[in-house]
Amino acid sequence: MSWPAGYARVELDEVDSTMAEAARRAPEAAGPVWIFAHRQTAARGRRGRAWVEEDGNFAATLLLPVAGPAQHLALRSFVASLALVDALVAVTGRAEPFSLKWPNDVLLNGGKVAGILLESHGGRGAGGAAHLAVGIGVNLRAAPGAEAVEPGAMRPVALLPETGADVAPEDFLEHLAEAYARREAAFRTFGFDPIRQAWLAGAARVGETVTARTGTSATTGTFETVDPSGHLVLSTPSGRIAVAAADVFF
Ligand SMILES: O=C(O)CCCC[C@@H]1SC[C@@H]2NC(=O)N[C@@H]21
Repeated sequence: MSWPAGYARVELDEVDSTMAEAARRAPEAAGPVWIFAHRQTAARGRRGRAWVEEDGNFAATLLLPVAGPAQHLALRSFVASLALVDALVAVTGRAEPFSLKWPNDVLLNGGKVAGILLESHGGRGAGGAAHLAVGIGVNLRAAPGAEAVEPGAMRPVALLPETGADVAPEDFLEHLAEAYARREAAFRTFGFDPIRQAWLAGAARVGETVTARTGTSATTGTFETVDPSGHLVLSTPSGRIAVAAADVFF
């Protein structure tokens, strides 16, 4: 494996959360940096949930300086999902057990093996460059128990028991960093559409009935596509609806 040019790397034995570490480092970060930790004591997931990290699992945050329109920030979740699958395919030698769930979960044999959390830091105007923090957790060795997730959420699974692939987190980082750099370069050169097409090609449940839930509402419909803004498009009895942010239930 080779480490991607232009990306720095920080390795920590223990940290509260690599997202918190990214926030602390953002004001000083000049270029992209991977913040990798062997252990997190306060890992967080999407929508204010905790992220349960078993020993031997993977946790890192990529702190990425970003320019360009604010709407492009959220599209990095598709870039990161594709890079994650690339890395998982590289370490297992198998593509068929992996699929993608909007907006940015990676599934293995239909269970959730990895999650991504995006946070942004810094101003976007005259003075300040913005940073995006792309946090990635992968159940490499062990999955948390079903009680760690809310009712109806995907069952957590782990790479080792599901595939037999025994991958050290620091080795996984090398595959992921290389894959991310490649996907990020493609995004910057060719824009979102090829990323969107690749994501849709790997997506689970396209054409099937799904429910998108926010804190206050639930919309059930046929999962048609992801639009050029990265929104989930559902066809419902009252028409086509584009959902910007939600949790999806199958
Ligand atoms: O809820 C999700 O699916 C997203 C989980 C993201 C977990 C990762 S682990 C590395 C980084 N540090 C954190 O505290 N969270 C993210």
